[in-house]
Amino acid sequence: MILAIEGVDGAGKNTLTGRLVARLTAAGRSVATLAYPRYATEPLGPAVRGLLAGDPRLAPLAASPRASAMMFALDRANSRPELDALVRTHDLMIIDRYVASNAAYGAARLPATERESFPAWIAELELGALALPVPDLQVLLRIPVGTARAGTLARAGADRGRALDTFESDDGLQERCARMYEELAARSWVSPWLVVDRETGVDTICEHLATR
Ligand SMILES: Cc1cn([C@H]2C[C@H](O)[C@@H](COP(=O)(O)O)O2)c(=O)[nH]c1=O
Repeated sequence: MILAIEGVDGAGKNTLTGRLVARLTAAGRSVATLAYPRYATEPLGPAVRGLLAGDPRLAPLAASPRASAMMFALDRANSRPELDALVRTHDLMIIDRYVASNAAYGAARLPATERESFPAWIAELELGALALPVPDLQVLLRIPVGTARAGTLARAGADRGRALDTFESDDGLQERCARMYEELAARSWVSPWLVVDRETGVDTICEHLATR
């Protein structure tokens, strides 16, 4: 089973994933994790990092929401052998950001007229043409954008003063992205969604998994 954790930058997806893994492992389930983008994996990880960091050589790519989304999608497509093997050998595969990140952020970067049709384009590209597996459950970690912003700043500070990337530093993008996530969850985009908060997220997810 594939469970994808989604949310705006600084929402706390990494912390939620860690707690979830600890709880489920203690309950005897075999759990694997992956996180996208895979910054450390050639050939696309470093390019995605450069794109987000504002590398001038990648500016024409970064300026296009569709070209940027294609980079994230190809990074995932390249991970297929690893992803498939982990899914095959574990009860549960938890993925920190998956295809819905591309749908939400890409749509949030586009003019309003192109926003509505963008998630369908991502689904066709990633789940259709690139044949990535459909997640069984998508979890939206909902948090006020202001609180998420504090999380992003704290994380950047802890990482020896790393500058915020171009997506993290764009408050308008984060607001639009939060709205896109709400829409995707409300219409069960590509599979069922569960909306959780930081405090009760682990309990809510475990209760949900127990009913499946
Ligand atoms: C995985 C992924 C991330 N993103 C964005 C969300 C984040 O702002 C940024 C980096 O993700 P991260 O902060 O989780 O490392 O990339 C996409 O736009 N599409 C994707 O498919």
